[in-house]
Amino acid sequence: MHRLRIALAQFDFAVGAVARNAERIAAMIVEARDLHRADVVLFPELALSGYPPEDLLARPQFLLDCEAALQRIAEGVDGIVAMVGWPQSAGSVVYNAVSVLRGGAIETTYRKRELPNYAVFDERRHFDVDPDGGPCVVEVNGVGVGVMICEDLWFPEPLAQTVAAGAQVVLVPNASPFERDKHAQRDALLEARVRESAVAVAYLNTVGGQDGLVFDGASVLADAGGHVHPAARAFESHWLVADFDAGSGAFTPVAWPVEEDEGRDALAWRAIVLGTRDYCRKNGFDKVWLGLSGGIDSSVVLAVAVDALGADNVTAVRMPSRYTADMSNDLAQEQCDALGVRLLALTIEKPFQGYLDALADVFEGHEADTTEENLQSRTRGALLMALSNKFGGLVLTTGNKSEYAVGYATIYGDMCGGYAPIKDLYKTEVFAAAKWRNAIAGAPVIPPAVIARPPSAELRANQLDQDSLPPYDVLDAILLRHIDQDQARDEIVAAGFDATTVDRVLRLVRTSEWKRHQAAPGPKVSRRAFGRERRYPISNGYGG
Ligand SMILES: Nc1ncnc2c1ncn2[C@@H]1O[C@H](COP(=O)(O)OP(=O)(O)OC[C@H]2O[C@@H]([n+]3cccc(C(=O)O)c3)[C@H](O)[C@@H]2O)[C@@H](O)[C@H]1O
Ligand SMILES: Nc1ncnc2c1ncn2[C@@H]1O[C@H](COP(=O)(O)OP(=O)(O)OP(=O)(O)O)[C@@H](O)[C@H]1O
Ligand SMILES: NC(=O)CC[C@H](N)C(=O)O
Repeated sequence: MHRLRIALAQFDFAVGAVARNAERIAAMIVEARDLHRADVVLFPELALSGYPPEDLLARPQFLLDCEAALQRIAEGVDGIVAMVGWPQSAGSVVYNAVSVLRGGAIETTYRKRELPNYAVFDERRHFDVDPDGGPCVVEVNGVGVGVMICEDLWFPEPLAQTVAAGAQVVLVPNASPFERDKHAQRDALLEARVRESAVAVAYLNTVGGQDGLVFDGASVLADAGGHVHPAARAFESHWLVADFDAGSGAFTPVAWPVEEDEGRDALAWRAIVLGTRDYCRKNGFDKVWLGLSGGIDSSVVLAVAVDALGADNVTAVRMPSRYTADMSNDLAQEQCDALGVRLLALTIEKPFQGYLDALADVFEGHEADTTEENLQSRTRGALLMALSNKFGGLVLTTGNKSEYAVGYATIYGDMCGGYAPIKDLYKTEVFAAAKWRNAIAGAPVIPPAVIARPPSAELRANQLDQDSLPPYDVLDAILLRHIDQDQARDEIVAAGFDATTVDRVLRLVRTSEWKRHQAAPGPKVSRRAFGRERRYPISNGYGG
């Protein structure tokens, strides 16, 4: 018999929850065998520990717990072959491993050969490559089944060696975080690898939000002949089942919900929603609070929060000051009515005046400036945190990537909060996201007037963002080149941007590094997100 049924577990395995993950994996192995009639079941990269376990891997007891849990899982495996990812310690080193479990025992263990150590990845900090390690191929139903791990596929040699060792189909567990255009990148990678090696590949990606990362799933099958099947539905947990025919080298999907919307805005929105939902869920919050101003940022964050948690779990707080336009209050009300969200109104006038009174003597003779502006912002932050303290629930903070880039936000003010859903969207992308979200809704979820009005912090009379910053289309274009594409100052100027503006923007980016170090985490959707992917020194003498 040269047919094989493969079950891929596109599920979320929580980081650090070893005992819980082990129980689920053991139950899923039984489910794959009894419900899906699978011959082989594959789990994502490091499913047992969750990905990325980071410095949990430096704790000897954590590694011992993983080993004991894997042993327990193995003992229960019967009538199916299971491939489970876990961190394997061997003396003083740790391997990113997949064990093949069969007949109640660990049959063999594969150790990852290519350890990613760029962008968000730190694998060389935690793992070693086994100098004696090689490919891993086992026989199931007379079919040579190879296994490799994630980054291994991004290089030609591991796959070529696995094929040379007798693999007719190669299973690849992944923990590949979402970023815009990653789907196309993965499809192209699979096409290239299959063209080189003429072997069928089943690519399983984990799914779920983990702090600043969102794993999108979107698992894929590629036939030996080069055909890449449509990706599985992204950002959702599924069993994915397919039959592999060793004669033709082709897969026939049996249960494979297919992704239907590969649009850039659609994927980014869903990444942000899942990131927000999972951050709340994994940290014990079922409710969120946010300050709703009638501006675009908080309006988009409200729509994200409702998509992530449901309207009943979201409370918006309107906190007008003497500078808040009536239109702002009306638009906040209009959006909450449309979404069915509870809206609290807390005026900040009294506490703000209280601060001014308290400082009056000390500030005597000094002109009002950003100090007073920031006090309003901090008053709002204090009120939101008080609501969170008293009633539970997490405060969502509303800053976008343009603001974080240039420090256009008040530390301990509008930056206060536990999670920042739109942190990795430039302001121009926030507008695009709002338009996309409205376009797929029957009625607008973000009032069109919010999208149409010019951005304003409303911290002094007649204030507009554009008084302090270059127009957002110019600012974002410079930031994209500088941050996401690492372009030098002269390159950006040579591309046609005004030199004085470029210098100012780059200086603001440099001098606001400290704010980003204190900022809440938020989901990565771009090629270069702030946080673990861009680790700049705060005290930094490099001007270029
Ligand atoms: N390197 C460094 N390391 C550690 N701390 C540093 C620091 N440099 C300054 N600081 C500290 O930071 C303070 C300045 O930062 P910060 O207090 O944030 O104040 P700052 O950055 O001066 O002002 C906030 C800006 O955000 C704008 N904005 C835009 C949109 C919305 C909102 C809003 O609030 O709703 C605000 C607002 O118009 C203003 O331009 C300094 O007084 C100093 O204490
Ligand atoms: N009147 C207000 N009521 C409640 N929250 C407010 C108010 N004004 C500001 N905030 C909070 O402070 C945040 C920062 O203000 P900011 O002006 O940067 O964002 P925005 O108003 O949502 O969008 P825009 O910048 O386009 O006006 C808001 O997103 C909101 O959470
Ligand atoms: N976990 C990994 O090895 C991930 C690395 C890989 N290049 C990706 O993002 O898909």
